Amino acid sequence: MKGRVGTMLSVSSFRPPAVYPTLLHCPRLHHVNVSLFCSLSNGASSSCRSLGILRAIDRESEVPAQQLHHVQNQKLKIGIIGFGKFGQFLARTLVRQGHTVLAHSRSDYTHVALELGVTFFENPHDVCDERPEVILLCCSILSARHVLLTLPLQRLEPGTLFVDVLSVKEFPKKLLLDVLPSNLDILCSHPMFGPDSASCGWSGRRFMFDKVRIRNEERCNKFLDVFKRERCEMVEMSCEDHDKLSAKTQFITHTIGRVLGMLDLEKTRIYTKGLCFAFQELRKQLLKGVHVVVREHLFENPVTAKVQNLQDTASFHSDVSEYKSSLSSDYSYNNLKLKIAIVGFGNFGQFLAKTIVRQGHQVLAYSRSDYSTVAKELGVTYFRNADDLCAQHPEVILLCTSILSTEGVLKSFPWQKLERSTLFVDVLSVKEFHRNLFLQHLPLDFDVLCTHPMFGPQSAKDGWSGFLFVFDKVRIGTDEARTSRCDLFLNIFSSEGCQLVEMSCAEHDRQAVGSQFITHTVGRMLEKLDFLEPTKIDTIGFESLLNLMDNTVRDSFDLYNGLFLFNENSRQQLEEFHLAFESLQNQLLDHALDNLKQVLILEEESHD
Ligand SMILES: NC(=O)c1ccc[n+]([C@@H]2O[C@H](COP(=O)([O-])OP(=O)(O)OC[C@H]3O[C@@H](n4cnc5c(N)ncnc54)[C@H](O)[C@@H]3O)[C@@H](O)[C@H]2O)c1
Ligand SMILES: O=C(O)C(=O)C[C@]1(C(=O)O)C=C[C@@H](O)C=C1
Repeated sequence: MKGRVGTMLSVSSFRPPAVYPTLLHCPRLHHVNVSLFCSLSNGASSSCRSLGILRAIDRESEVPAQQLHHVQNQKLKIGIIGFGKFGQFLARTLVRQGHTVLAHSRSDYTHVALELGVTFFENPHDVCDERPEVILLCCSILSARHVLLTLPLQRLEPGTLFVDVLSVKEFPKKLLLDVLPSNLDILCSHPMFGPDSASCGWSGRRFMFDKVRIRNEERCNKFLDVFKRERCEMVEMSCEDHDKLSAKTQFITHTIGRVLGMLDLEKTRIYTKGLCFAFQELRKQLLKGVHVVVREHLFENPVTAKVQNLQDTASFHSDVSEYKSSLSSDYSYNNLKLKIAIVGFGNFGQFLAKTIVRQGHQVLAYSRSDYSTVAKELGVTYFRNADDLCAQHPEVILLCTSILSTEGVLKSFPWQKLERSTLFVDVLSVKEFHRNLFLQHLPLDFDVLCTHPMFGPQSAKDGWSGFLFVFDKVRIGTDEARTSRCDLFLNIFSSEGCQLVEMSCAEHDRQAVGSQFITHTVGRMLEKLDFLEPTKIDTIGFESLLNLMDNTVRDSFDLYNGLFLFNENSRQQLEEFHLAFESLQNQLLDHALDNLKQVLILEEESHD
């Protein structure tokens, strides 16, 4: 079957003359039809303008007639070999820029081609017969050798430019040098973007290229202009250097993506020894000694049993719902201010204090270390002694201690010296275990509100708006003074634009393990790969990995350790992550072995 025309029909302003529909529907004339259109669009004749083809050549700009010849000279006839997701993605822009695009692929993409304005050929001989100036190799890495060996290269004009876009570069470079006749030019390239990361345009996206064997500089530059015109950042680099950098960047990014994909994470979404090693190191670190102790504590300590008795006095929320304030309308939040004492004045405590002070609340603080200087700068009254803090009778205690130190603080803090009706709030990143501890250690008259701001100094440095704030009213007295005070506290977050989510502590822990714990694990794992740093050919995916790493490793290791030790779901999640990684390695090895088997069988058969 010869080529099928798609090019002309896709251009909205083009109205073919009466003869065209006949030609289009005449199968035997498909080939003639393609050549006719191609010669028209390449020839830039005045009849071309009268046919409306001018617009087809460059839809974006109205080209004055005298410049037409120049514009036409910028146009190329490009044959795409391998018309899958990426070939189609490139074709869309090539067509928009007015180039003539032909395509061939193993599967039949006639319909997609038609929509894109591309002429599709089922037979590679027909593409080569069209004498394209450029052959753009967009097939898979694994099929590249076979594809090249089956292309009728002798039908191409001498000087045809061969461009590959494979994501690895040394391999196709050697292959192209090996297989192509010496009169064809070779440009190895790697657009560091794709349909997912550059769906809104290629501007600023990196385009790596290596002029491996170029005699016709003008044609090569014309091809590179395709990407320059879209404002890509052009990065000329040897294939060897590309592969060195990309093993650190792209391969790692894809591996992480695939491992996460295998975990079937809701709402989210290489085999190197380095990564594997990093992961094992991390596991060892986490599972070391202390883990056993804490887990014994978690499951054998009678805390859980004691807490059962206290449940009658607590209000439990198993359902997840968006929060609706119950504060009576007589109250005006703006005029009501709270006296809030922050216990644990580290990174996060200070971060919260800034906003709370700005809102006009009175903020006191107490911590193990001396933070009096920073407290002064923030407008916070600092206490080195817990008894002195209690003597100030704060209405709210806001616990911002590290997860690991919380139990010790709970046992040693002079709670009895506070007012009987104090509202106790915590912001720990794990919830259920400590909720039980609070109910065990705090005076029975205290109100207890468990919360988790799902943001911090890095992610919310420009404001809290749009971030989630999870809370569970574990035990809030029913009288209006208490319910209003709790609502007033919650209003600190809603008034900043946070989205308040009411959720039980147990449900929080179930959900957070698949999101926050995995995120921090990946970030910490990447940190172990100490070669990870920005390169000249970073993809968007890799940039987000670097951000992720930066965002997580700035938090204390205690925080990460706490996420693991005090969320009973995290151990299983870590094991699943490990299994997903192993399974991905096996998948790669299985593929390699299958390919090797096929090569051996073919060799065996050729000997027979
Ligand atoms: N950093 C964040 O973005 C963020 C966001 C939401 C919630 N949180 C939670 O806020 C709390 C504080 O987090 P952080 O980022 O400040 O770091 P962190 O978890 O390392 O905690 C540091 C705080 O814990 C105190 N602390 C440490 N060991 C102590 C001990 N033995 N006795 C008494 N106090 C001790 C420090 O003085 C400091 O105030 C944690 O529970 C964390 O889960 C943090
Ligand atoms: O923005 C930051 O500083 C954070 O690290 C916030 C972050 C996170 O994104 O994981 C850290 C710990 C909290 O439990 C919630 C949010």
